[in-house]
Amino acid sequence: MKIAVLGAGAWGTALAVHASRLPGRSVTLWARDTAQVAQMRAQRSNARYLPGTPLPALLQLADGPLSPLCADQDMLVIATPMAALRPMLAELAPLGRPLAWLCKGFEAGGAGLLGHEIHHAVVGEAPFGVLSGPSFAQEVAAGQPTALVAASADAALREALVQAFHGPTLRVYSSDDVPGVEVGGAVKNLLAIATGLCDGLSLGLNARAALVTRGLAEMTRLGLALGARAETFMGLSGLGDLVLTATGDLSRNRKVGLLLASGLRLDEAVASLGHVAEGVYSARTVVQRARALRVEMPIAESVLALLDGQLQPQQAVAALMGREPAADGV
Ligand SMILES: NC(=O)c1ccc[n+]([C@@H]2O[C@H](COP(=O)([O-])OP(=O)(O)OC[C@H]3O[C@@H](n4cnc5c(N)ncnc54)[C@H](O)[C@@H]3O)[C@@H](O)[C@H]2O)c1
Ligand SMILES: O=P(O)(O)OC[C@H](O)CO
Repeated sequence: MKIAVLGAGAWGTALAVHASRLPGRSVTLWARDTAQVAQMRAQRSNARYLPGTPLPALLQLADGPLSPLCADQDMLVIATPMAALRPMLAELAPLGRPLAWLCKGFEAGGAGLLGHEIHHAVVGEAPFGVLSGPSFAQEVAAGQPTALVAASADAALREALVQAFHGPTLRVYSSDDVPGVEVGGAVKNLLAIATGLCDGLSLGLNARAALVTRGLAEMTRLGLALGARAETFMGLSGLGDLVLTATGDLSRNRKVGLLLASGLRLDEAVASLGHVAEGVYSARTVVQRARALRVEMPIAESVLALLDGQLQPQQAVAALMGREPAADGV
């Protein structure tokens, strides 16, 4: 099976490394930055985005135009941040190859679309897949046990995505609830900023558990309004990824919250990461779409006010704790 992973950040590199260790897969990792590919070729490592992981000898590296590389692949995986999904789809869809992406977020600006909505707008009705679930790149690269979800409305695409990446250290489950999988992957990023803030302010484990639980309720409400099924939010791409990202110190989104709590400005926090934290770019969209759908998302509202500088860290917490009692009890 020929697989091209298009984007050589932390996650694209880790998945490509993982797949290239599996029998029967021929894997190419593509980066747009020629200098980065030269460095990876020379040192057989991705020094900028995934230092410390040797690139297996069988993993092929590529840069340059996408069409010649992608025309005969059995699976194309877009591994860029959300911001690049639209142009990547526009370039790749005409090739007619099986296509999936792994970015988690809402598109910043415009209508604030999820990946499947961007695909519908740019490509139309062709099949596509989404890979999501609780997965820190470093752990996958190290061969530590991980479970993902391959989501697609198309059974053949789903199965191809499972076949591409399923192996002894990485289980790939499948789902046909694309909106549910995408909402979970996008909203957990904001919630991880909130729990990072909570932990950075030393508010305690009770407060963090409350944020995770109430956050899951917010995520589910938004998902249902966007056509998802409730049970998806209790699975890997919902609760699973929320627990990982909200509590795991490898999370970049959680780090943003921790850094804001320590007194850094947002631009300083983002600059110090060196990687994308999608929650920063999705927060406004989540809130706007929730308001338009009349979905109550107080944690997301507080995260946005914090990121916008309208609330200081302590005020963001006070805004949440000072709300009226809620009757739903979940
Ligand atoms: N890192 C993880 O553990 C992890 C796990 C699961 C999902 N994700 C998601 O995967 C996506 C990518 O995350 P990452 O960790 O690899 O990010 P990263 O910050 O480590 O790297 C981003 C990469 O995308 C490249 N890029 C940016 N714009 C591009 C464009 N227009 N065309 C081509 N390449 C472009 C950058 O050069 C860089 O190589 C995000 O949406 C993230 O939420 C990350
Ligand atoms: O580091 P984060 O916060 O972008 O999270 C990475 C993955 O999405 C965790 O599943």
